[in-house]
Amino acid sequence: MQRSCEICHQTKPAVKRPKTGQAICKPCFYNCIEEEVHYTIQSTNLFHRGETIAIGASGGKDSTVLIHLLHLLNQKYDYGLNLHLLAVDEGIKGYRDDSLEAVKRNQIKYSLPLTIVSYEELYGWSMDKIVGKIGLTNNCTYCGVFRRQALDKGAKMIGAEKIVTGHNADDIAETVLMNFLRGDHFRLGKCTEIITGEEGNMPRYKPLKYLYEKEIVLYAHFLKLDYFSTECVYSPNAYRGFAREFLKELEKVCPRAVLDIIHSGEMLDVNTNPPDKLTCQRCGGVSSNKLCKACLLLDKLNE
Ligand SMILES: Nc1ncnc2c1ncn2[C@@H]1O[C@H](COP(=O)(O)OP(=O)(O)OP(=O)(O)O)[C@@H](O)[C@H]1O
Repeated sequence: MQRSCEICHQTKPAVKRPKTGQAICKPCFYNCIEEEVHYTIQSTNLFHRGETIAIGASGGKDSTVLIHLLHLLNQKYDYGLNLHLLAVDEGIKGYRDDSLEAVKRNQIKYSLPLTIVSYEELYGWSMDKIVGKIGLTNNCTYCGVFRRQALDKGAKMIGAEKIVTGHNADDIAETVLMNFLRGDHFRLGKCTEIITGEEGNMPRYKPLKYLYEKEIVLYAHFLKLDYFSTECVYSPNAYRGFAREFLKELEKVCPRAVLDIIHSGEMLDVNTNPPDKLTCQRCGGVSSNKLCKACLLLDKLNE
């Protein structure tokens, strides 16, 4: 490790940045992370003064760092945003109940309003009940589809213009790999965009899309942020797990690999014509068929 921080040349370095390999002190590390996210927000014109932003708050490290950074940058650079925490309670005992406690503590710490919507309330089914009925096959599909719609519904209740999520650079690079391996050209063309879901009525924004997961963990650890770090008790997404392992191996050899994969995805010119957009005849949500995926899955559960 260097004798002095490679940025300020004054204090002893405390960390070797996973993204750049620079040996830097803690204050310079914080500054790099904060300025990088500020740059991403400014250069992509992500927000506008007066907007209400629903922050998808799961209680995990990424969304906790997202809350911390947006709260800090909103004050420091006077973005003029109304920040609102939005948590979805999927109804998973021993997982989401604990992480929601972290969200509630952060609501108090940052003095931000919090809205919690639950699968039980919205659909009459918690994930615990769903797994009780269908077992551990396909349960992640239910959870993903319901969460997407629950976030939309919660954001509408709040009166938010947009939802921001804590997806980081590793998440996006993994998604590029997965879509490529699956030959899913529609998703491949879309998945690196900082704004997705504009074709629906509640777009998703990803201000952390260039932050490395390792740096998010370090930032949260150094600043002693309050988050919950256990994996979901139900089976993880095996396909994503494979892409994740591959990316981690690649990163050991070449730390830039994560960013390089994102940039490759950004440069791809693939057919991204969306399927025709319809309105679900039952719930009014966005759909590419007569009934949206959430309603179809609910029908299966209620059979
Ligand atoms: N139950 C939830 N309630 C609200 N937002 C959620 C929820 N689950 C996920 N999100 C949003 O989607 C993002 C990506 O979720 P994912 O399930 O990939 O978790 P993750 O990468 O472990 O993120 P985190 O560390 O924030 O939990 C989160 O950062 C958060 O913004």
